[in-house]
Amino acid sequence: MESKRPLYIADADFDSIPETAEEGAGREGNNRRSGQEGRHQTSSSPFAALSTMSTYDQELAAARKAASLAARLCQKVQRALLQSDVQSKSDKTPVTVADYGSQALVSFILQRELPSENFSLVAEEDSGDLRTASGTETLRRITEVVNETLANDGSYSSTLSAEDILAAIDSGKSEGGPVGRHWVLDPIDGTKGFLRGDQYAIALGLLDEGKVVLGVLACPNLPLASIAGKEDSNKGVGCLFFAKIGSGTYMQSLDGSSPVKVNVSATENTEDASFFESYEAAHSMHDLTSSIAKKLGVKAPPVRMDSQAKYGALSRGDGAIYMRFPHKGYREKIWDHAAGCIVVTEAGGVVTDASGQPLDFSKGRHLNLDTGIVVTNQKLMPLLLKAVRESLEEQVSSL
Ligand SMILES: Nc1ncnc2c1ncn2[C@@H]1O[C@H](COP(=O)(O)OS(=O)(=O)O)[C@@H](OP(=O)(O)O)[C@H]1O
Ligand SMILES: [Mg+2]
Ligand SMILES: [Mg+2]
Ligand SMILES: [Mg+2]
Repeated sequence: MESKRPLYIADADFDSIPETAEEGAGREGNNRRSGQEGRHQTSSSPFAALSTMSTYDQELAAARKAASLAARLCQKVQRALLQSDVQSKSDKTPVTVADYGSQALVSFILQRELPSENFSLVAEEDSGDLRTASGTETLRRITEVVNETLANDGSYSSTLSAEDILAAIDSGKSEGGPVGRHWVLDPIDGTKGFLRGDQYAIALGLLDEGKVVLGVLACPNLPLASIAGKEDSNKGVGCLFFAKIGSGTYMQSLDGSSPVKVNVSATENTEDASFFESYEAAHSMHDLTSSIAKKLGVKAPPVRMDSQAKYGALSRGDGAIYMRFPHKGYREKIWDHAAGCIVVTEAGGVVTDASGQPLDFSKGRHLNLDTGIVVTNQKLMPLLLKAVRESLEEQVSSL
């Protein structure tokens, strides 16, 4: 039988979250932060209304643990990134030892913490390239860094073999869909940002009957203070956002501070509303978003940031709008939005496609959506959608 110690991150902060996913009952919080900082409210218990374990609490505890440990693995690889750790996939996008290692680790932890005959994981990476002769050294590095991360944490006594790593990665091949529960994982979202030393996220969500019911975003390079520059900027970096349906969104530091409740910006004035978009121009049409922002009277320049760290930053009000308009033919993947979507909606925001429809995560590994994705607060959404419609019409008529 495995020896386990309690979930290591902020496990003392919740009355309703189990110390391990299996143990169930919580314990009295004894490590609470007092006072308020900026617009984030501290909370004695994020889910205080619930005195006993409620739906998805075990899953959320396991997800927080998995994403936090995966973040440690990524930080370790990023500090010592070797050229040989970076490969190119068949679609020419980059993948690193950390993408594979993070996926193996999250898959392993979820299966250990939540034993189930029906484990289903929809995740970005697969082991195809690692099973070829040229993948042998990469697989050795992945196995090494996963085992080092597990050993340093100390929760599990297992050592994983290369075969175990391949199997853990390949358990992410599920097609998802509208029935049952499916974990959705982007082991590193924003791999290009990761390689540049900029923003990236470990993004883990859970679908139940086609709906996102919880999400965790680990953002190792995101400052704890608002990037809008209104707060003390000496708080350090490394944020963990988490949200459970109906329970709000919380943020804590990756090294385990007490969670604070976060909310999206309440601004009703488009002139004050700064907006986020992809760092990579290839991922979103910057000229189109610039035309939309102009119609809205947005004064600030766009904040270009990699990955779902944008959803995290938006959930705590660092900016008010996120726009994403991929170039023609690109199909969005569910792991690029599932966790971010619930983190923003539970913080009071709205996420829709360009025609105002909610995102539908029940259609398999892809999202079938109209043109693009927009995110903002409830007040600004009608104005944003009107500006989007007008700019898209102008784009068509100029062709
Ligand atoms: N052509 C194209 N168009 C739109 N989106 C694409 C495209 N190619 C890739 N991707 C996906 O973008 C994910 C990275 O997120 P962002 O675009 O938000 O950040 S960034 O611009 O890469 O910095 C990135 O996620 P990761 O592969 O996990 O890094 C991709 O899934
Ligand atoms: Mg991604
Ligand atoms: Mg990825
Ligand atoms: Mg990728």
